[in-house]
Amino acid sequence: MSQYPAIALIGPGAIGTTVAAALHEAGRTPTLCGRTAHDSLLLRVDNHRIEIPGPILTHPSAVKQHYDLVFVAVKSTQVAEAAPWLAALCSEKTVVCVLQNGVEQRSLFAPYLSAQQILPSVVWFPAQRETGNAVWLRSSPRLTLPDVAESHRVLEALQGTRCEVDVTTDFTQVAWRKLMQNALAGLMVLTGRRAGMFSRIDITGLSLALLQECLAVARAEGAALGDEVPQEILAWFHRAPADLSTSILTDRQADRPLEWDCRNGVIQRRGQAHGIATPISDLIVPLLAAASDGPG
Ligand SMILES: NC(=O)C1=CN([C@@H]2O[C@H](COP(=O)(O)OP(=O)(O)OC[C@H]3O[C@@H](n4cnc5c(N)ncnc54)[C@H](OP(=O)(O)O)[C@@H]3O)[C@@H](O)[C@H]2O)C=CC1
Ligand SMILES: CC(C)(CO)C(=O)C(=O)O
Repeated sequence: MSQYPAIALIGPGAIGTTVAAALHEAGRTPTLCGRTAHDSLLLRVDNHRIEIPGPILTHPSAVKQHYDLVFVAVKSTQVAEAAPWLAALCSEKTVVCVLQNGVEQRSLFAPYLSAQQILPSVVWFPAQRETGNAVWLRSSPRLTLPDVAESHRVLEALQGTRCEVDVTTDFTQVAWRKLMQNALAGLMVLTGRRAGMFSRIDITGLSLALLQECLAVARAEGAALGDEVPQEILAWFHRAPADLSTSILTDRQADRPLEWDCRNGVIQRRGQAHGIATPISDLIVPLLAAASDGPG
């Protein structure tokens, strides 16, 4: 391996463009694999733009080598369609860092990769797609990885870039905390509103009740989260800019399939498995599923 790993990225959308820009600024431009052809990608950050040169490969037959590290930033609903990229880009030694929300990244990728190849992550930063190839990065990029040997390849790749990476010995706890944030953001799909909606007293009450049921499920799944976590997550939404969106609302507004199952369905499914009542998820999960998948 040369000084830095050879890197490819599948899914150059909001999160993929951000990570690609961080790598490009450091002279480590990844090979870009996407669905839609663009000449370049653009990241808007603060008052400037970072342009990441293409080409965006749009068919796995264009891949000519195996890579040390592959970032995957397609939606969880797009994994099966994107799987041929994995076959083209990966040897058995490739580390595949999954840049997705949810706590089920290992099982989602298990049909396509060995357990040693799959590296889950927690993606903390909001980024929004604008028109065409442009993305607006709305806070400093940060990832959390589990404390395993494979994480060193990501640390090495992103070292000294604008994308901060930390590792944790308690990944379950961190991943469930982020999942609770995402589960709450599901309410934004049902109202069609951005983060400002959480300033309402009635939405604050509903949010705390939803977060309490998420907390019970998270704890049953082994996440050591304290009683203060629901308030902390709600406080994050209260502090957020009123116009902050969430990726699942962006998909709803574009009438694309939603990540309802990995962000909200999982609370209901894992709750049922543990015998924990999840009345709010029982109401909102079918609504999110129907908004995503129809019919009608
Ligand atoms: N956006 C955010 O703020 C955050 C998102 N996340 C999570 O990160 C993950 C990615 O989300 P996000 O970046 O918002 O999603 P986007 O929809 O912005 O990006 C997905 C990208 O994958 C591309 N794609 C779709 N299918 C394929 C395929 N078969 N082969 C190659 N590329 C494909 C899409 O192409 P096309 O342009 O054609 O649609 C798009 O460029 C999700 O799990 C999300 O929940 C986590 C934290 C924050
Ligand atoms: C905005 C944020 C960080 C929290 O919901 C997110 O994860 C998303 O948009 O998917």
